[in-house]
Amino acid sequence: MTKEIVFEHAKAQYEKWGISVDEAFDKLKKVPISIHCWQGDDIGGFEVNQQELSGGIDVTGNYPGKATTPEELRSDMEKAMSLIPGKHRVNLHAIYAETDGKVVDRDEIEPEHFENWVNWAKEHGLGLDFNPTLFSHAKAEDGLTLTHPDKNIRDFWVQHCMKSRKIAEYFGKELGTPALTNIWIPDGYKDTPSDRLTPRKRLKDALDEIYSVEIDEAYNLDAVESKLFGIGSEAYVVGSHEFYMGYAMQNNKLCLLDTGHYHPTEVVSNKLSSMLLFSEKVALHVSRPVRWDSDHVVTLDDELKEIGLEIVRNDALDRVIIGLDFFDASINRVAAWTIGTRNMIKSLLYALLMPNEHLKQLQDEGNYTERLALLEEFKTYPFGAIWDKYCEEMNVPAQEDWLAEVKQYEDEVLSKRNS
Ligand SMILES: C[C@H](O)[C@H](O)[C@@H](O)C(=O)CO
Ligand SMILES: [Mn+2]
Repeated sequence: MTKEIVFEHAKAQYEKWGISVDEAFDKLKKVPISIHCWQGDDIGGFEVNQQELSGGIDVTGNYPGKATTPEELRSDMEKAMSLIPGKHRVNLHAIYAETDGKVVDRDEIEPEHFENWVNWAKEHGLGLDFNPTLFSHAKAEDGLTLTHPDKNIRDFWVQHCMKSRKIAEYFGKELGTPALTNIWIPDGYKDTPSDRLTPRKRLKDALDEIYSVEIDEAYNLDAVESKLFGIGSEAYVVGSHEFYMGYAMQNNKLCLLDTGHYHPTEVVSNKLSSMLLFSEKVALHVSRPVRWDSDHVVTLDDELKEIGLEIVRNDALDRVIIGLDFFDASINRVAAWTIGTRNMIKSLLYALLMPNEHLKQLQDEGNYTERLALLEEFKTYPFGAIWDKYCEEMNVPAQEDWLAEVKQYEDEVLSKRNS
């Protein structure tokens, strides 16, 4: 059977449920995924005084060929994006500033330090997102930043976040698409705190100060990212889910839900419908926690499918800002991006190809037998043939064909690096 016949046969199976494959493709093409640059260099960044990774996160593995310059990182991302269907965005951290060999501390970063990134984004038709980096720095050594008891340290980080929003505004103005500025801080305590309230009051005050400068939402959107625990903050994290959800609701900010930042049995897919009832937009860091916030490469597991389904069922493809957040240094990093991003897109396509209206109706009718039966049977519908066709239409390799290109890039480029 030719590929075309396989596709037509698959298409007919979805069409018998009134599902239009063409419409699904049209919708999917318009969904940008914010691809995180930090998978490419193990969250190292390009600061002149580079510090060891801190903040209770960790990258394990030493697969050769990691990017050590902005040019290498951009070239690696280009390679990955050539294998991922669709037009997407790139998510930067402040540590990816380019300062021409000059020491520029975090409270001094300016849009000009990201000019190369903006020119590159323009060249490739990409949007950019941004994150202040409140870790891997001498002033974050004890794991406290915006909530530090020392006001000088708090002020330093407030200034860093304010500068970061200005950089994001610059991205938005230059690229014609608002940048998401996401604040995540590692602050917390290893052991049972004697005062949970004061650090949270400090965080609230710091955020109020950071956001006291209005920025047009046409250029910048603000998000806050919570966490349950980190390495060294096992007992208490200041920026918990409840804290940021309250703050975001009261101050018209976006809550960013990282799929690795909750209790191991708690899932983000189950939060989306509630969040979307009360907020216009919600942001995601799609990651894969394995027993903890391990940031494994995203696979097409049940939770990823469920996230895709919730976004589609809630008709929220333009209300959920999808970003990725994983970092695996034990495998080829270009492959890591390719696998994780393709899986995110697959989960959306999978969801777009479900008889969602019919399934909702079955639930309302109390027909749980048929609901379960169909949810299960659709798992073995010929989704692969539709995905392959989507890849073909988007001019990227289908199935595992992309792997040969990654291997070639490894032979010709990555293996020649000293990293
Ligand atoms: C690089 C980090 O993963 C990122 O800034 C943050 O989003 C996080 O998830 C920390 O656990
Ligand atoms: Mn995250």
